[in-house]
Amino acid sequence: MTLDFQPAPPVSGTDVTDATVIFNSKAGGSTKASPDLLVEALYRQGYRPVYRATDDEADLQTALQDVRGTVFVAGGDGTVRAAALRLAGRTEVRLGVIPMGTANNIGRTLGIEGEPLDVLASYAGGRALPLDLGRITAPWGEDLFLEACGCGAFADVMAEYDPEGGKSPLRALTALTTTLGNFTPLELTLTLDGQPQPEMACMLVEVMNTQATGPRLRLAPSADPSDGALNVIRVDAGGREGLLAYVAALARGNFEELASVQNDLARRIDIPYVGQAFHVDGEVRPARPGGSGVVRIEVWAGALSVLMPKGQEG
Ligand SMILES: Nc1ncnc2c1ncn2[C@@H]1O[C@H](COP(=O)(O)OP(=O)(O)OP(=O)(O)O)[C@@H](O)[C@H]1O
Repeated sequence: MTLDFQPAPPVSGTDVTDATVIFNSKAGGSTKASPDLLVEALYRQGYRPVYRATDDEADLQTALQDVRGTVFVAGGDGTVRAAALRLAGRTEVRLGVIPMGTANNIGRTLGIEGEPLDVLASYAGGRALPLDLGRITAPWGEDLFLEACGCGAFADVMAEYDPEGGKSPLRALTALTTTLGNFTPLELTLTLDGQPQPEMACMLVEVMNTQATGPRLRLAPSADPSDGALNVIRVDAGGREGLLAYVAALARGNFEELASVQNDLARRIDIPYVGQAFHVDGEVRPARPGGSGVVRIEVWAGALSVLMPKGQEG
């Protein structure tokens, strides 16, 4: 057999040619490729690919149980997250993201963009990088997140916003900015890496691993999901700016630079819990009036190995 490409070198101890393909036919961009096309392209790169069909998220548990080598996940952020959470801590397995969704926050943050077959081709000769996750211990239980977790205006929008009604970034932006205009701030004293911060009336607290979350809301353009830290984005109600300023900054990609926005890097974040709603990636942990306690968020540095396109591993 003639190889068009050399497969990306493996994490030590894995078989370079093992590959598993997960394909979410429900993802927004699923017509751009098919499992057969991806399998064929991987075979031509020298892999021994296996396609594992999944009808929903729950099927991933079995599909990923005994995987080795590289798992190529074709889908939107929900699909990548579902696979990533099941591969957490299994750093001998590489995750190869093939963005095929509407927002593709994870792919965009990693610089993995383009048509599925072009993305696959870009991985030839690429290497794996560590990818962090966020870990939550909260009064509602334990959670992991890949993109972001937070409370305030965006979590409240998520609680109200019906994603199945359409994932239009414009619709989400309108919902968020409208909520920012009317939201009653949360008076919160955060503790970052053990250091209590001055109390702030917060419109929004977002602990970000990726640069964007939800329908492509780029709240932390400087976030690096491989840096072993999380970006804590807070919008101070005291310096609340006009709605247009927030919309323009999100569009321009400089949200962190607004005067009312504070961005801190931390590895452990304690947020007082007063029963407010939180979101964990695209899931909502609804408000529990009367609730109390602390929501602790910690970075799980290098929880995953993610395959990067050649030349982008730095
Ligand atoms: N492996 C899978 N196979 C089938 N369905 C899946 C799989 N993983 C996740 N799903 C479900 O498919 C739905 C849509 O997935 P996803 O969010 O990836 O696509 P999208 O909505 O197009 O993307 P984005 O989140 O980027 O806008 C989600 O409800 C998710 O639970």
